[in-house]
Amino acid sequence: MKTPLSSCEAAEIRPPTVMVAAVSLLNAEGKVLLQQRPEADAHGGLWEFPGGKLESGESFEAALVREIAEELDLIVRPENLTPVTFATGAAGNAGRSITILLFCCRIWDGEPKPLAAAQLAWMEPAMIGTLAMPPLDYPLAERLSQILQSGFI
Ligand SMILES: Nc1nc2c([nH]c(=O)n2[C@@H]2O[C@H](COP(=O)(O)OP(=O)(O)OP(=O)(O)O)[C@@H](O)[C@H]2O)c(=O)[nH]1
Repeated sequence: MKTPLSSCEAAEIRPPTVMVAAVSLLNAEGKVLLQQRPEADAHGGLWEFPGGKLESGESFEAALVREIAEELDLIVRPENLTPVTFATGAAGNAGRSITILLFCCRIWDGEPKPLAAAQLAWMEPAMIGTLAMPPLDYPLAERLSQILQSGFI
């Protein structure tokens, strides 16, 4: 009879997936806010959708509300977050995978400030893919642009 794996052994065989919530903040001109990661960080100098990793037990929406306050000094509400798409891939070289869920948000309180970023930029959706970005942000940006063009969200 097989001995059941302890949670520790199972974790060694299958490393946890990094779960990330990201948002495309859309302004009245239809432009999307991107932020550039500081040079010293992982993926330094690359542009990304604002957001970050989920903390233990946190929902994607709760993580975004927290991350957007921390990174941009903006208040977003969960009811104003619309799911758009997701992307999955490898995270770093530790054998972990990463899943990023992208939401869209048109309503928030405050003016965005680059509290955690080197700089911020409002971009036409179709131009986001011309920026230097981490790998998963490219499919997110492409799908976002398609969905916005379709008028579906
Ligand atoms: N946006 C994005 N992030 C990625 C990709 N691949 C990948 O490993 N990541 C990693 O996913 C994490 C995103 O969460 P985050 O922005 O909160 O990470 P962080 O290191 O700034 O926050 P932390 O200080 O809380 O660790 C980063 O460590 C980033 O390097 C990708 O393709 N796109």
